[in-house]
Amino acid sequence: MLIRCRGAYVLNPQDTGRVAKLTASLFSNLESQSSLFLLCIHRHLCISENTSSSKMVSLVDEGDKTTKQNVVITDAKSGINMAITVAVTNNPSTTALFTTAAQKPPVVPGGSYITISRKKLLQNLEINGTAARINAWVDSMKASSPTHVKSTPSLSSQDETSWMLQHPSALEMFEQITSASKGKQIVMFLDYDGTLSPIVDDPDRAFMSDSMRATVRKLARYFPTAIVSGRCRDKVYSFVRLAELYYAGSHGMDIKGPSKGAQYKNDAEGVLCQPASEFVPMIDEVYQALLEKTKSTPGAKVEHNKFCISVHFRLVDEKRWSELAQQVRSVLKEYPKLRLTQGRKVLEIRPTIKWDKGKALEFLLESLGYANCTDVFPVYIGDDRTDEDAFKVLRERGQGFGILVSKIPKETNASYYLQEPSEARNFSHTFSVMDFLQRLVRWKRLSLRRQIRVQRQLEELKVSTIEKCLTVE
Ligand SMILES: O=P(O)(O)OC[C@H]1O[C@H](O[C@H]2O[C@H](CO)[C@@H](O)[C@H](O)[C@H]2O)[C@H](O)[C@@H](O)[C@@H]1O
Repeated sequence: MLIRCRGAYVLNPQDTGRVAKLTASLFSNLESQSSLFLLCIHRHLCISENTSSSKMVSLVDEGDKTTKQNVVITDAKSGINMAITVAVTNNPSTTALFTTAAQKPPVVPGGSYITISRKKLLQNLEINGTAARINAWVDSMKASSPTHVKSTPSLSSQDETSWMLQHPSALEMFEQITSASKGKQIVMFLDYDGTLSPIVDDPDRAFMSDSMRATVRKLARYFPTAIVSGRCRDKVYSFVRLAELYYAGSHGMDIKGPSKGAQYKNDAEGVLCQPASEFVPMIDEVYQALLEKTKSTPGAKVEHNKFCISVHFRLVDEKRWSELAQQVRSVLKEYPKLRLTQGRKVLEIRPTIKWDKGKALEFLLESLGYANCTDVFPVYIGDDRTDEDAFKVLRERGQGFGILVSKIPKETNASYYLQEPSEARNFSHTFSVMDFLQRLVRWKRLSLRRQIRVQRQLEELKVSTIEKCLTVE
């Protein structure tokens, strides 16, 4: 098995002995500053702050006896994983710990290698905890949401092919997908920003196109459909404007059922789940504090999402991102019951409760009566880090699948990919969410028609058989 390095450390989970040596040599250089990271090997092993390199070797060796699972490096205090790329390679000819080959490790999400940018790791370890954490957030945000697709390090065509083999286009695999759903009820879960609407600079103007709305309306005629968003539920409803859907706002912390057909007389009645209600006063307070604190940073925007808050970086000069992240941190350090996650040029502040889009998906399936059913086929489409919680739930349940919306290969728990919400304006061929949803609607309509035709034929056959019998009598 291969461990190699070219600007990156590659930790090979199959070979923890080597990992021990690699991490020990890394940390021996940086021992005094290694207060930021926890190295965990499949939960069996924790190397915490100030662990000496020799102790690490014995701990990792010990870990080797108990497990041969993934190696993850985490910023334990912020809870945000470092920008990591996951690579799969099995080249038996390359056995050196560090090679100088001008080859980048292939970026293959969902694979079994984790690479940590050496520069990034050193940068983050070289400074004290607080600044390190801020840098980690900023780096992680940049890595997960590149400004321009072209600005991301381009993958070799071999690497891209490898990623696509693991995560084929949902449109190209359409027939396989529908045949897997045979005899099961498809339930649709759709993220909003970057999935149904294109990413734009101003979050208040992230409108959904009329054709996308019409498509989602048709979709909901055939399948129970939910919108699952980081936004405040009312805000996402004001964009989508379809009363027949389920809405899970604030990253799933505010769930409401369909209101069409006067099913619910008033707003409160339709609410199905609000597990973070007790945090509302705290969120209001933090929102005010963040508004005040960030007003000196041009372009910064703070969005109140009822049970959580978003701090937007998109219109802030990248040189000032650390400053803005520092402002967020300085407010947040007074609130240990709140945590930070990050999305596309956004830091999201939310309660520490164990609730996310994955839990919302499970809650909705239960509400729909599919808690322990094997005949349900949930499909979740999303573009952001927070959608990974839902993709993971589907993988763990072994039901349905996740579709990642992304133009570039990314680490993901989704099974398939689509490129963007709608067809690109230049009419270049893309795999869009809208195409996929429209195809699903057409397929369902055709199969229902076929079913009706067969039923009619059977009924006609029954009638003519009865008539024949009557004639004979
Ligand atoms: O779960 P989602 O529906 O995807 O919500 C995640 C965040 O989406 C919004 O921000 C993102 O879209 C904006 C509009 O295109 C864009 O300007 C921003 O940079 C993106 O991060 C929303 O404004 C946030 O509150 C959500 O947390």
